[in-house]
Amino acid sequence: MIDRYGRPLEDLRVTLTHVCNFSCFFCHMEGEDTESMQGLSPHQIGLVSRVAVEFGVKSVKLTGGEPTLRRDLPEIIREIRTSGVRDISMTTNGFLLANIAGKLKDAGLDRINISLHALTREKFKDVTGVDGMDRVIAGIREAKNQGFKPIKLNFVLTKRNSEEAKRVIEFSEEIGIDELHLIELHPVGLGRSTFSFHQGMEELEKEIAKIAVKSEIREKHFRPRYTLPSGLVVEIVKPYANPIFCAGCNRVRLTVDGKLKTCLYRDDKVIDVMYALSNKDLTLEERLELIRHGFEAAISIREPNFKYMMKIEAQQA
Ligand SMILES: Nc1nc2c(ncn2[C@@H]2O[C@H](COP(=O)(O)OP(=O)(O)OP(=O)(O)O)[C@@H](O)[C@H]2O)c(=O)[nH]1
Ligand code: SF4
Ligand code: SF4
Repeated sequence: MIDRYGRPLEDLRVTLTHVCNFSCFFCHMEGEDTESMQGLSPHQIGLVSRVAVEFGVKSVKLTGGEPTLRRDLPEIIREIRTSGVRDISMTTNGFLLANIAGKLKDAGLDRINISLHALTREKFKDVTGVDGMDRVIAGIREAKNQGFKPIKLNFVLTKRNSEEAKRVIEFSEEIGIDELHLIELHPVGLGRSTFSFHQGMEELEKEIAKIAVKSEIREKHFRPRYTLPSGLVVEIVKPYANPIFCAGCNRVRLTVDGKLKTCLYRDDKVIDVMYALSNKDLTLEERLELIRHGFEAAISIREPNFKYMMKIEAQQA
């Protein structure tokens, strides 16, 4: 279903928990209020996915906090699978992945995005607060062994880790990663107070474009993508103050406390469906009908957050 700006709804981004075993200095916390930590049950998530599919959603992205901290993650994936979603993916810090990648594959997870913001131990710890680089690398390797495809790595570029970007590109090429996303820092969540570490992507993108054998624009968010001679695809993710990115936005978020949040940046563009998910007196059909109303309302209030070009200025921390 299309919103007032002609943007289809195709993707549901589900926050499974606000808890995380890392403490990255820029964490945007999916733009949510972190007071509510307890996530929705697999059944509740399955109900929302079922209705989402009716409205045109084809893919579900599982996020957090850290989604692998949910013990019932395989059950959540199975519930979503039965709702008819075609593509189920998860964004993770990778710390626990080596132990559970196989179980997630068996449950029906299609693909994984793993964050890797540094490839020197000290810098990794500086960014994430955890001395966990080796475990994350083991997680990436295990995801590959289990046959997840594509495997994407996420690298958030900041003034604190910019010298790590080339290492992460080389590493991705060496171990045969499909895609590397270079992401800019957002002034959302912790990123608001650490936005002084914002680093422009222009220089790096120019260097990448120079050696690329192919360049294209992805439909989702109109993100630029470059194929390097090694076959690695590097995608540039610059959502802040970028009306082109917002024009290609095809998603709604489901928050930990049962709200349909129509934009990462907006707390005023939210529809609460918790009543439909939690009231025990409702029949299944009544629940589904209320969630349908929720989606209709969410689509009617969806709008691009950035509509005009803005100059990015790093704020003082
Ligand atoms: N503002 C904004 N930023 C986004 C959005 N989607 C992704 N991002 C940024 O990109 C980061 C990484 O996104 P991922 O969770 O890996 O997923 P993705 O890149 O959207 O999805 P796929 O490439 O389809 O797997 C997020 O943490 C955000 O910083 C969006 O809709 N709006
Ligand atoms: S950015 Fe991701 S890994 Fe880092 S603290 Fe936030 S949720 Fe955890
Ligand atoms: S409207 Fe723009 S800022 Fe909001 S979620 Fe979509 S892409 Fe992100």
